[in-house]
Amino acid sequence: MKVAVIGAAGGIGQALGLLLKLNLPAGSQLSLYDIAPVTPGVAKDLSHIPTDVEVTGFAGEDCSPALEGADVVLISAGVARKPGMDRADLFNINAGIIKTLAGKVAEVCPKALLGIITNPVNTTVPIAAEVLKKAGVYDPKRLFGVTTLDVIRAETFVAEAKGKSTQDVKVDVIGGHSGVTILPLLSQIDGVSFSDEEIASLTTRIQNAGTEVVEAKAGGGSATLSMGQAAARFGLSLIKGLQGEDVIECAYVQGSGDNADFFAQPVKLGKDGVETILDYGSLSAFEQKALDDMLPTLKGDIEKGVEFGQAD
Ligand SMILES: NC(=O)C1=CN([C@@H]2O[C@H](COP(=O)(O)OP(=O)(O)OC[C@H]3O[C@@H](n4cnc5c(N)ncnc54)[C@H](O)[C@@H]3O)[C@@H](O)[C@H]2O)C=CC1
Ligand SMILES: O=C([O-])CC(=O)C(=O)O
Repeated sequence: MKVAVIGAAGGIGQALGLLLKLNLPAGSQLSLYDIAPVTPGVAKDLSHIPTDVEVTGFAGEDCSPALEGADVVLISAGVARKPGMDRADLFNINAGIIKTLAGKVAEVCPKALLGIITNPVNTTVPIAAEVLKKAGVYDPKRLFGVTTLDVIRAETFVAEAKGKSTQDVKVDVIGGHSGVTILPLLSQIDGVSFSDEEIASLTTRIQNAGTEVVEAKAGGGSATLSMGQAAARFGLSLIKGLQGEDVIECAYVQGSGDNADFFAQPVKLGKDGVETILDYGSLSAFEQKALDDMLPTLKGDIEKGVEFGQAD
């Protein structure tokens, strides 16, 4: 299996590269690309860790050599938030970066599973879809917005609040990846109950957890280490699916369109990427209202991406 990380010299990219070097199956190849000239050095550094994963690094204007033969491509290239910004403020720079990189994926490794980390995810994923469509290679089963960080945060915060081991708490998070579009399904967690106040405050904390990190880093960026872990978990799940294992993750995918054209929910992964988009079960009245309320925002984010992706 070959995994390409694009944006590999950044905060997320370096953490993700390390975790993949440590955890990819023996015999895998890890290919790192970033415009930053340090990237071959990041690869060299990782290559001294004794695991059976071969690491190569590429810098410069063209990511093609890094993408050749890739089974999975994870993109975290772009700019991150500073205090006072929301994710939509990243659109002006990141939309163009994703458009270019998705074009390269379409050209060099059109069959790869493509996971997009770069914000605003609600919008960058539809941009990539339009670029892949224009190139005639779009397969909705192979394109993912990575929302795993919302899941691991929800699991961590619920475990803390309820005095449980994080290993015993599983939470699905649906919708999108910004503010009110992040909807953790707390009503469905086995073996825990919450007061209405707890539901409201935990939901708000999970929705604002990215901002919590941005503010604590005080201008030094956004979540990188937790996101590195989240992206590694998701990337390794994609690989397990490709290898024929049954694995379920929440991800932002194009599905039935019942809620919105792109929507995060649990998906079963397999040899072709998404095997089945799973039903997210019944919602509490609180969750149903939150879902109804978020949809105009989510649909607006998607529309912006479709328009940008379609424009010449
Ligand atoms: N999906 C999610 O849950 C999360 C998404 N993010 C997003 O991930 C992105 C990256 O965040 P960080 O790694 O913290 O930022 P960073 O600034 O540390 O790293 C970004 C890297 O992208 C590189 N880059 C910029 N343009 C490029 C291009 N055209 N081709 C290749 N590489 C390019 C830069 O050289 C830099 O090394 C941001 O957009 C951030 O908002 C961050 C946290 C969570
Ligand atoms: O908040 C940000 O800008 C980065 C991000 O997406 C997150 O941490 O969830």
